[in-house]
Amino acid sequence: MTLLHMQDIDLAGKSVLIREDFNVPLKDGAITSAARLEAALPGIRLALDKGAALLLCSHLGRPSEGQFDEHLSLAPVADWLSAALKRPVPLLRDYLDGVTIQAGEVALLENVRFNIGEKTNDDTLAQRYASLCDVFVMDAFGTAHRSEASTVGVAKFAKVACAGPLLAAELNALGKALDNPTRPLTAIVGGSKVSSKLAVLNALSERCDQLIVGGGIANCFLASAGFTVGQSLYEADLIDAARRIAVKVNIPLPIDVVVAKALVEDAAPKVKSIDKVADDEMILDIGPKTAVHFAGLLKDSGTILWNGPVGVFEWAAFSSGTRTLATAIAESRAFSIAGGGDTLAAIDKFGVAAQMSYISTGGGAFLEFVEGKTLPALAALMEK
Ligand SMILES: Nc1ncnc2c1ncn2[C@@H]1O[C@H](COP(=O)(O)OP(=O)(O)O)[C@@H](O)[C@H]1O
Ligand SMILES: O=C(OP(=O)(O)O)[C@H](O)COP(=O)(O)O
Repeated sequence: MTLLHMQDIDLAGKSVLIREDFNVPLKDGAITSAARLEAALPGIRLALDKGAALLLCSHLGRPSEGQFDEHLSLAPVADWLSAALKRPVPLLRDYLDGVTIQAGEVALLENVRFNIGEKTNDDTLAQRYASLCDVFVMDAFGTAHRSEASTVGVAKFAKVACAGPLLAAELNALGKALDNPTRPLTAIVGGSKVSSKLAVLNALSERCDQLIVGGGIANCFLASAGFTVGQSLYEADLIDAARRIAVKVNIPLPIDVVVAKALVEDAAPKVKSIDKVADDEMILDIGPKTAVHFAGLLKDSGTILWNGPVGVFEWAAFSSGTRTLATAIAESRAFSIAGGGDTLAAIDKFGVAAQMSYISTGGGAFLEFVEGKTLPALAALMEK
């Protein structure tokens, strides 16, 4: 089955809906990393150059279903796009009953996860998205692992559904990079999306030589090894799964951690040996000894795959672990692939983008790609 590409389709005068991944990190309403927006621009410009009447859509964060939440509005993204494209990009809040737009114009649909049925890939909602366009373009590589109405369902009902240039480029680049990687292959998986990431570690553990864990993922492995993790982010029902993965691959656990008593920016940080974490404390970063040890493992790696910060890198007191690892990757001779919404923000923050061999817009999607599964959004395009 072949994949239809947007580049190969005549879009002149057609209404085109592109599913983007505009799920960018925000602080006080401001975008802190525009990497995903920059990556989407070539596809948007191409569609406009081809004469499309263009609608863009995306999710942002994880709002409660069916509820508008102004903190998760795509308004900052519409402003960013207007400036980047040097033309107005209105944000449309009511669009499910139809939108009037002319060739050469572009508009952004408000956060698709405000719609009931988006997360559950509801057919009726997917049909309404499909009826907004002549051509549906999937260009959200970072969300291609989610089966939702705007990623999978819409492709089923759209008259024409195809892959956008970012999706195609990511699949191509990651496929080449992961074909016969230089060993040892080290994966670093951190961050807060514990359940969806832990599910892919099983397969990842079969492909890599060692697995460095941080964030909520590390806490699951620490708990499964019998350490107290107190109030730390982790999922108790995944401890058995973590135990099963730990026997398959070398997972060096943190020997020290930075803890605090609350998840707030000005919480007092304390470095503790891993066996000294108290019931009322939460682990918010790897400790300095662990960071040095992990950095050494990275320097000796042939290939590094990185998704997920190993601590709450947004806050100075808990950013050292992620900074040390980002610097070690940058200084290593390994072929390095890094991806994920917040990982991109960390890469920007620590100024190491130029030293990464390949930066992907996907985090969970990139891990699932490494796992070897066909991503659901891609499967939907191939079934057309
Ligand atoms: N120990 C920790 N406890 C709580 N949150 C953490 C911890 N370590 C990292 N995080 C948070 O994880 C978030 C990123 O997670 P995730 O979305 O899974 O990564 P990515 O977007 O790169 O795939 C960051 O906002 C970071 O603050
Ligand atoms: O940011 C994303 O994934 P990532 O954090 O794995 O990079 C995607 O936009 C998917 O978001 P979701 O994990 O809320 O479905």
